[in-house]
Amino acid sequence: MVSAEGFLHKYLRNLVMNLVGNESMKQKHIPKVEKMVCEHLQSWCGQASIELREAVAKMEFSFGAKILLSYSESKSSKNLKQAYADFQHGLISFPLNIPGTAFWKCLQGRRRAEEIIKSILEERRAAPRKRQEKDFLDLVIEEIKKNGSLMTEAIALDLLFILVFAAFETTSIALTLAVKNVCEHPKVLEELTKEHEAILRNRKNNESGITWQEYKSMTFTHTVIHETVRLANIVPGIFRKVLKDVDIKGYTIPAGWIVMVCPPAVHMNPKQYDDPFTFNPWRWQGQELNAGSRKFMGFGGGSRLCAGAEFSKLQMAIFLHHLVTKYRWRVIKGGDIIRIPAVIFPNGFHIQILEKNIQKDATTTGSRETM
Ligand code: HEM
Repeated sequence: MVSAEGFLHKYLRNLVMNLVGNESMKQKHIPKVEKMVCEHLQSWCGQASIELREAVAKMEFSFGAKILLSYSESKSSKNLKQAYADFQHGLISFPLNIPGTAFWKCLQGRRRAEEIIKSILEERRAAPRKRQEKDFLDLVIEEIKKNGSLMTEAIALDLLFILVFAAFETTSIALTLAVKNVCEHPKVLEELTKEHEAILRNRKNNESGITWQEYKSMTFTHTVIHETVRLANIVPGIFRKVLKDVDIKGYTIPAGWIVMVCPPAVHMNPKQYDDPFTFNPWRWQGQELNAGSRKFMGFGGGSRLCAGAEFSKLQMAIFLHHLVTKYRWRVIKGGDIIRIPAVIFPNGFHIQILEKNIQKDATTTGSRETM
């Protein structure tokens, strides 16, 4: 999809928007995301330490792989997540394809992931499901069967491969960084908690889950997410093909060239942002938070703007809602990030999560605590 052009790109984008567009989020995803978040937070709560980056990646992966392929790691003998981990590790690396290099591992990971997805696709085509709710794979197979459809098995595999990756990797980095930022800025936590407790107070039925209106009303949360994505620069380069010669300040960029746009150059520019290295969600207050603009490119921009931007924000907002209303947490260790240039946490980000009403553990003195 990333390299598709023209009509094919529009067609694939529409398919993806059916899965993660506003209507699907309103109708289908909110309760599912909420269930996933509640179950995971509950299972982490009370453990001595949780490595949040990996835990959130596992959560996002199992959720993404489920809505896309109905793939469940516990029920499958094939380790799709590991194949993606190998792919991700060498994604931006020196292209030296010999055994042992990061690039070689990346290609091997991609090949293994594609083989697993291909076998799932073939199994499903041979034995279509009848009773279960349709997943994205069912829709893709219906498209392949249609007369004159643009969808082929090769395009389907490519699309499914990239979507599984997009669905878990970026959001899990952003979510981990959001929690880290909130940890390090007590005033942000205070404001966030106020916003989410007010949502609970104003709810008519205490048993009901988050509604679309409530999600839309989380204005401060949206600024926290936006500011996290600005500073995170998760995708350090966005590529565009030059379609015709472009003259800029006396230089010509010839048609056919590939240009790399570098979002961090904008996001960290003091001419664009006051004190650009500081995490300050209030800088966005009162502004329309467009997913893509000349000033903000965390989700890219234009006709190729990230198709999952809203979906990923929804997941982060729901996670933060439950985290700040039900739990308190403290940092055990880690949290440093390095860029290779992908964002990684070399020592993880280890935290302990406890229910809010449980007495503070006496051993917490001196640690960074949120409550
Ligand atoms: C914090 C989370 C995310 C970040 C920072 C992010 C970032 C990006 C960026 C920078 C691009 C390139 C845009 C461009 O070329 O202008 C992109 C494209 C894309 N993303 Fe995301 N993404 C995130 C989450 C997701 C999720 C959850 C999904 C899917 C469920 C997704 C699906 C896609 C797709 C399909 C494209 C290709 C769009 C196209 O070519 O039309 N992304 N994303």
